[in-house]
Amino acid sequence: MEHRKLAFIGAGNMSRSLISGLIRSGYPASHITAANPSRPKLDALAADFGIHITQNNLEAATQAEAIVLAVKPQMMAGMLSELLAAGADFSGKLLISIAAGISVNRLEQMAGGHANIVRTMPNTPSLLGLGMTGLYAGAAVAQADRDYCQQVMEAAGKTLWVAEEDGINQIIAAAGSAPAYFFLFMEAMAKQAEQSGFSADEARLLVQQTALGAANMVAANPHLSLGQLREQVTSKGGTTAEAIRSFNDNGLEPLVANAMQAAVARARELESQL
Ligand SMILES: NC(=O)C1=CN([C@@H]2O[C@H](COP(=O)(O)OP(=O)(O)OC[C@H]3O[C@@H](n4cnc5c(N)ncnc54)[C@H](O)[C@@H]3O)[C@@H](O)[C@H]2O)C=CC1
Ligand SMILES: O=C(O)[C@@H]1CCC=N1
Repeated sequence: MEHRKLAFIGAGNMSRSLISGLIRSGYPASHITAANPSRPKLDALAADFGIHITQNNLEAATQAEAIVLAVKPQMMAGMLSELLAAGADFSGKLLISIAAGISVNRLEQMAGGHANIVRTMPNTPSLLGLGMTGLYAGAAVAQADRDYCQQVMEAAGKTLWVAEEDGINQIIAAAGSAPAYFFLFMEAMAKQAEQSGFSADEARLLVQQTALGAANMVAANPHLSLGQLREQVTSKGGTTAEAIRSFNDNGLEPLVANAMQAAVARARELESQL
C-alpha cells in the first residue's frame, strides 16, 4: 500500500483503532503523526505504536500529505477554523473525515473551500482489524486519493463505497453505530444468564463465545443466507424455535428497523445542525 505521510487530528478511540490497524498491517510508524490537545492519549499512542505525536495541530497538518479529521463532530468547525487561522494550507493534501453527521459540502466550507475530501464512517472493531468502514467522495476527488483512503481503512477491516452521500448515514445505522447494538443484545443475554444462576464471568463467556462463533459461522459460509444459518440451529419443535417465536411475537424485526431508522434520522439531524 501507498505510505503517505498521514496525520490524525484528534487522538481518541477511533484514531487509536485506525492507527493500530495501520501499524499491524505494516504502515511505517515514522509516517504517522497524531495530534491532540492533551498528552495522556498521545503518550499511550507513542508508547504502543512508536508514531510521532504533537499537541500542535498545525505541525501535524503541515508535514502531512493526508489528514484524518478525527475530532468529535461538534469540535470540527472550531478545530478547522483554528487550524486555518494558524496558517494551515491544505492545498495538495487529502482530507479524510471520520466524523458522523458532517457533509462533504460542510467540511469543504469548514476547510476554507478545500474540496479534496473523502468522508468515511468506520466503527470501533477497527481496533482489532475487524472494522467496517463506509466511504464517500464527491466528483472532485481523484481516483488515486480514493484508492489511498480505501487502503488506509482496509488496514483496519473491510470497506464499502457509497455512491450517494446519504448512504453514509445508512452505513452509520448498519455498521458505525451497530457494534453497540450487538453489545446491548449481549448485555441482555448475559443478564438473563446471570439471573439463571451463572456467575458474571460464566455468563460473559457463554455470550461472548457464542457471538464470536455465530459471526464466524456467517463469515465462513458465504453460500448460506443468514436465514439458512438460523434454520440450521432451529430444530422443528425444539428450544430455539420457541425462542425465535418469542422474539418474533414481540416484534424484533420492527424494533431493529426502528432503531436503525432512528440512527439515520439522528445522523441527518446532525448534518443539518453542524
Ligand atoms: N466511536 C465510534 O464508534 C465512532 C466514531 N466516529 C467518529 O469519530 C470521531 C472521533 O470519535 P472518537 O474517537 O470516538 O472520539 P474521542 O472523544 O475518543 O476522540 C476525540 C479526540 O479529539 C480530541 N480533540 C478535541 N478537540 C480537539 C482539537 N481542537 N484538536 C485536536 N484534537 C482535539 C479529544 O481530546 C479526543 O482525544 C467523531 O467525529 C465520531 O463521530 C465514527 C465512527 C465510529
Ligand atoms: O454514536 C455516534 O454518533 C458515533 C458515530 C457512529 C458511532 N459512534
